Amino acid sequence: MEFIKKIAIGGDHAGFEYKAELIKFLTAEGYEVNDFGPYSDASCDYADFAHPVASAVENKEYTFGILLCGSANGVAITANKHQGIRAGLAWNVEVSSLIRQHNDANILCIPVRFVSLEEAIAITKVFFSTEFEGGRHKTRIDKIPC
Ligand SMILES: O=C(CO)[C@H](O)[C@H](O)[C@H](O)COP(=O)(O)O
Repeated sequence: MEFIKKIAIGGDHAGFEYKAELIKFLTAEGYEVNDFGPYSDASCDYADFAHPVASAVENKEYTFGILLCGSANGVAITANKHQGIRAGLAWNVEVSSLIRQHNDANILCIPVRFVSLEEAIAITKVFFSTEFEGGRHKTRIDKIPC
């Protein structure tokens, strides 16, 4: 059986609807997905959800994370405070592929107010089907921690 990636997903109120759709899509694809919230579209603070997702990936309970907010900047800034987290912001499939190939991103951040649901699904699909290239990019990501 193919290795099933465990995915932690979260965001804020802006990402609530897309989160539900991405969970449906990923579950149907055979991934194990855990919803870290929020659990309604009531206004909330992205850091309350991005930190737990980042911690879960950082401590290797989950292979990858997905974070969704309006511009994806709040969740990306928060997640990248964690050692061992490389949260990449992707607004199209090309960038989604590059954050895996070049940056070995382990958290995908999608700006839901700037992409359609179809685009968000395509971005997610590409992220999980693209491998890190290593080589010169490994040298570079090794220099990131401070
Ligand atoms: O964190 C963000 C930007 O850095 C996200 O886009 C949020 O979803 C956005 O700020 C939420 O804005 P709202 O006016 O409170 O809905």
